[in-house]
Amino acid sequence: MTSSRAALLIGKITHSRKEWEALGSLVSLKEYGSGSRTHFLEQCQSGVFDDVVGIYRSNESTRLTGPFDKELVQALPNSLETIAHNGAGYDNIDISACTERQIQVSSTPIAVDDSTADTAMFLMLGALRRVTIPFNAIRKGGWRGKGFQLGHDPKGKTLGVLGLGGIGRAVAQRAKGFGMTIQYHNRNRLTAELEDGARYVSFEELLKTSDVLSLNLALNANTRHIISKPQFDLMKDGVVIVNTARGPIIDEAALVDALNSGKVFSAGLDVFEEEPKVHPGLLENENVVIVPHIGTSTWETQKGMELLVLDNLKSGIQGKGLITQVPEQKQKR
Ligand SMILES: NC(=O)c1ccc[n+]([C@@H]2O[C@H](COP(=O)([O-])OP(=O)(O)OC[C@H]3O[C@@H](n4cnc5c(N)ncnc54)[C@H](O)[C@@H]3O)[C@@H](O)[C@H]2O)c1
Repeated sequence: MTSSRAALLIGKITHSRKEWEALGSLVSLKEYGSGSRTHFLEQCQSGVFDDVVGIYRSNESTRLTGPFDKELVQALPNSLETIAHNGAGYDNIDISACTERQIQVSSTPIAVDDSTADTAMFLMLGALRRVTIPFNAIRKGGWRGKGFQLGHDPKGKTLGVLGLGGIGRAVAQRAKGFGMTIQYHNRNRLTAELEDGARYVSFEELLKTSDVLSLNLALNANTRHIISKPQFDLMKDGVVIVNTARGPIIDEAALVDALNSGKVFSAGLDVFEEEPKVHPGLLENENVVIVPHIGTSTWETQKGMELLVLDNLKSGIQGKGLITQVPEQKQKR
């Protein structure tokens, strides 16, 4: 069936092609599977997307078109009403520019909570055990390795969560199972139900009193380098840092210094300031446990994210609003 309204997929859908094709009963389907930013902007100008009311912005999109910054958002067709983005973080989309143009944007929170929290626990346990030396040594025939040391138990330690949102709460829930006490800081205190026993403390107290600090807040202009030298200086000696949020939340150079000085016992990192580049000071330091941004890399979670994007897109196309619209736009309502 053809329609004068269309949905545009930028990049790929891997696990939910059938569900994408089913959208064809509502609108015609277009795909932008390869190209470049310049080519995409030319396509926008040429008018081939002039019937597009909804965009499915896949994980691949940034590689193809670059960020959805002001320039790109302004070039999008006038018909566009909805951008359904596949990812919990949406720092690669200029939300204000979208709001100005009355384009509603959704992301994929909730669907990512479990697998990202599992990754945080994996990194936290690995960092507490300083697992990198024995992990690398056994494969090289070196058994536990030169420099192997005892680690620490999570039990009895205080976990500080900066940003007790969906993922932060899933980390807290898991950490309680390991015998940790939970405290957190958000801009505003949560309800008792959402706190679920976690203690609300100021940012400064969180830094001063946590044994392990888990970063679980979104990246924006206010949170870039929210953890830098002055914040490391306030922390307990021997603190463990876990970052599964976004690399630029930590000033990486300051983290390298804090690791080298022994202020930080170890760090577990899934995200980096300039991915896919990793600061050499982190690569060289065996007290760092690193994985290459694999927080949501499971079959179950990838499928769940794709389905949530499609549900948002469908709901937007049908004029029913978005299921998981980004909070900045909800507050404007
Ligand atoms: N490693 C990965 O693969 C991966 C996967 C999913 C999400 N993420 C990242 O994790 C982040 C958190 O995801 P989420 O779904 O839990 O988001 P969320 O919106 O549910 O939670 C973020 C929390 O941070 C709090 N917050 C924001 N600014 C703050 C500040 N300045 N100080 C203190 N608290 C602040 C918010 O109030 C909120 O409670 C995402 O923005 C994304 O960048 C990474």
